[in-house]
Amino acid sequence: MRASLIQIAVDPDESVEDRRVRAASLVVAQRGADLVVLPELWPVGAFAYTAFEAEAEPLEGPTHEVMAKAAAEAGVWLHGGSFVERADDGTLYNTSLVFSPEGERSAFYRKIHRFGFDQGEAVMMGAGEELVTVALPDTTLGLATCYDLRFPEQFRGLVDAGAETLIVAAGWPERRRSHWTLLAQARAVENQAYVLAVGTAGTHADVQQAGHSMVVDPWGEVLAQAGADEEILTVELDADKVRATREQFPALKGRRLGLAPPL
Ligand SMILES: O=C(O)CCC(=O)C(=O)O
Repeated sequence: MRASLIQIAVDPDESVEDRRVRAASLVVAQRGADLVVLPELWPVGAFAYTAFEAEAEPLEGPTHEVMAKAAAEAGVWLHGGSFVERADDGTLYNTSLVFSPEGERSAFYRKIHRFGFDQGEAVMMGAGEELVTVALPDTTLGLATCYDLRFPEQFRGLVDAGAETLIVAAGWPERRRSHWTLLAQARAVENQAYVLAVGTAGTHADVQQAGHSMVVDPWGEVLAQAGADEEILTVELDADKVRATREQFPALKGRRLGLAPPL
């Protein structure tokens, strides 16, 4: 299974509309891949809080339309990254979209852990409440977005729901790049799953992005890693490797749930 991770640059000198067109053409250029993944909030920028309201779209808005078409034109499974969704009740969400090679939406995922503590996304957006997996012919995807990477229980929940390939769409800042690489590897090792972690490049809202998108295999080996600039990583994944790793080193079966709390 061939996967392409598109580490697109988000820079303020490119309009959201132009970036949508460019992202779609980058997806179409991946024809021949099985799965293509874009990062978090690439239309507007993960830290462009002041633009969230103005750029919010309905679930089936312009980003949905452009990504659906690109998936069909490329004939690939597409994780179209995330965008600012305005739900029917007015709440904003950081929402990811997955499309089939026919351009049908297979799933959407609203980011569960909002970043920013008492500002930004954490106060401007609603929190997703549902774990989301997507069954592909060769593997099952488990979806996560950026800050979610810090919460291992979300990934365990995805694994319990059958996930074998964990997608982390991110807009991770450069200043915490060491956490990004460490946690992406940790999530792969502890869950014995592929991790496809795709971030953005460039600088927006004065926040330099880390880039360094990564593909980590179920043994924790980094199969590919991008640099800081816009780049596309293309990697061959072997879906059987997840099954084989879990069989040969069955640590997931050693979990002890429901332990008594300390007295
Ligand atoms: O957890 C981090 O250090 C970065 C998280 C983040 O930037 C986000 O979720 O948008």
